[in-house]
Amino acid sequence: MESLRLSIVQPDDWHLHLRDGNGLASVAPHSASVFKRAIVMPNLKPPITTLSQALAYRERILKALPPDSTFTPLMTLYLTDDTTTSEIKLAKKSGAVFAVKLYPAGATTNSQAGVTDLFGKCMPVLEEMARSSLPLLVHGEVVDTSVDIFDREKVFIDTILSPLVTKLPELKVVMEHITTRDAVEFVESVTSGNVAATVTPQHLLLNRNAIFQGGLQPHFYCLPVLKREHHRQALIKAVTSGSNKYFLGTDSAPHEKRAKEASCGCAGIYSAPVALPLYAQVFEEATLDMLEAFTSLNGPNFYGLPANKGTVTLVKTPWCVPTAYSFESGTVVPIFAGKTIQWSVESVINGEDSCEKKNELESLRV
Ligand SMILES: NC(=O)N[C@@H](CC(=O)O)C(=O)O
Ligand SMILES: [Zn+2]
Ligand SMILES: [Zn+2]
Repeated sequence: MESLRLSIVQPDDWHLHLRDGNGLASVAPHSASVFKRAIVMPNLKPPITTLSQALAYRERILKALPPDSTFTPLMTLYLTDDTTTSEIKLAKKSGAVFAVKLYPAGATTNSQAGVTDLFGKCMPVLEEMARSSLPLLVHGEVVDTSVDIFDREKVFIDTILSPLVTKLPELKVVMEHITTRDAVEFVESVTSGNVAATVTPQHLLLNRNAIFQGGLQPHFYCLPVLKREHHRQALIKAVTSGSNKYFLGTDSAPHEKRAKEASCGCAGIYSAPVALPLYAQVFEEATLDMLEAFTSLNGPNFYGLPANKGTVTLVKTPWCVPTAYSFESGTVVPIFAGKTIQWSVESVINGEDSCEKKNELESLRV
């Protein structure tokens, strides 16, 4: 019998951690072999808080790619209490920075330098972002340790996000890696079209039982932490509904194996090499017809960018996920390591030749 095949416009990853140094060189090719563009997260040590840091990081990413790659990193700035409106203006003018990321201080990996008081410290910057149409990307969890970890997204919506959208409705906001029905309801409730959300493969495929199934599973630990089954069902319904407010953001977040399998393990799931097949699996159970809008059309539409010209073909052919990939001075374990998954990427046809890409880069340098 012929395998089930599906060709879609080449996708982008609207939430990706590429890290830096030799870690960058090992993970970047995994994303670049499937995705055309990615919104690159700025939570390095030290964080990417200025345009000049973002441009230097962009150069390091381009150097880490295979020579024939046409992958385009879309850079972001890390918002702090001290970010200035002039930095925002410069970033927008550069054409290389596509968003600004809000990490509430202490919420997740490398967020120590994040924002301590959004309304008290950041309003002029947020107003400038609204004026220059630069989206705010949010890690939507409160950091108050007295709030139950499973409620931190909902409390963030109630105390920060909802008031922010009321104060500044013109600001474009992406709620990153949403995990709850509450987040879906919030995104649906905003009618301006200025609020959207990314959804990861793990939050669509797993509920919180996965973290404890047969023993503690560090490779299923990320932030926001996996939630109850009814929240997962709400996410599936949202992404397969045909709404243009949801798009692909893997949150692929590599940490060395020994940093995950430790007495105090890091948060973050590495999914870049398997993400697209995993999304196909989720959509197949509902409707594959809605996959392309989620993976390839809604994101560019929200960011005001053209859809890609290339095509990716997925095929329903099972393959076994490698147990590890080399990373930094050790290895990184991907989600579903050693397990067989049902879909694979058969081919990628790039819609652009490398000459076109070269010109684009040269024009960005001047
Ligand atoms: N998602 C995670 O659990 N970790 C991310 C940070 C983030 O996206 O919150 C990381 O950088 O490791
Ligand atoms: Zn996050
Ligand atoms: Zn992330």
